[in-house]
Amino acid sequence: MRAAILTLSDKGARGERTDASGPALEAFLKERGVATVKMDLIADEAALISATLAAWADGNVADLILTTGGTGVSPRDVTPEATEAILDRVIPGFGEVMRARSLQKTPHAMISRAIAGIRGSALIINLPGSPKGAVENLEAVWPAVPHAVAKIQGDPADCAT
Ligand SMILES: Nc1nc2c(c(=O)[nH]1)N[C@H]1C(S)=C(S)[C@@H](COP(=O)(O)OP(=O)(O)OC[C@H]3O[C@@H](n4cnc5c(N)ncnc54)[C@H](O)[C@@H]3O)O[C@H]1N2
Ligand SMILES: O=P(O)(O)OP(=O)(O)O
Repeated sequence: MRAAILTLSDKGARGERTDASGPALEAFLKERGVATVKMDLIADEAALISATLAAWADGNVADLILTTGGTGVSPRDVTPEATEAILDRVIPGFGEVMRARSLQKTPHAMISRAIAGIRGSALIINLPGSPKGAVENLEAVWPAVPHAVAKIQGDPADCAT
């Protein structure tokens, strides 16, 4: 599995904050044997986010595309809308599990509007902006990620065991 990470942060794009979330996710993936083949940081601009995600998915840059940041309710938080605009299919269960599991860590988990879904052969997952929140949310859905990627890419094997 190849992964790509897109950090959404106005402060990061202005050079006012060092991105800790992208590297934290890269480390999480590396520990699980997944190579991060592309990383970028852009501002919370919906059109730019949609265009970047679509280009990465359509260019077969990665099998798994993670975003971090901009999932909340601040005026500039537009990641879920920008993601949904370019998805072929939404996978509601990922958001449901991320919020359910994260509520055991913080009541603020319910503020994240993160979604996940499929474009072409790529699985795209939104994660919150803080390094801790991003890793906790990815950890919550990780047990289903390799199987989801295999199925998205046409694995015909029976799921039942
Ligand atoms: N399992 C968890 N789930 C959630 C957490 C959590 O700690 N654990 N936090 C919750 C909170 S609080 C919010 S609000 C929501 C939505 O978060 P956003 O996606 O909107 O996150 P941002 O506003 O973009 O960032 C929040 C905060 O994190 C720091 N930050 C952001 N980006 C970076 C970065 N690239 N590098 C370092 N630090 C970053 C910064 O202090 C921001 O103010 O999610 C809940 N879910
Ligand atoms: O600058 P950002 O986009 O990282 O947002 P926040 O102000 O929520 O940290």
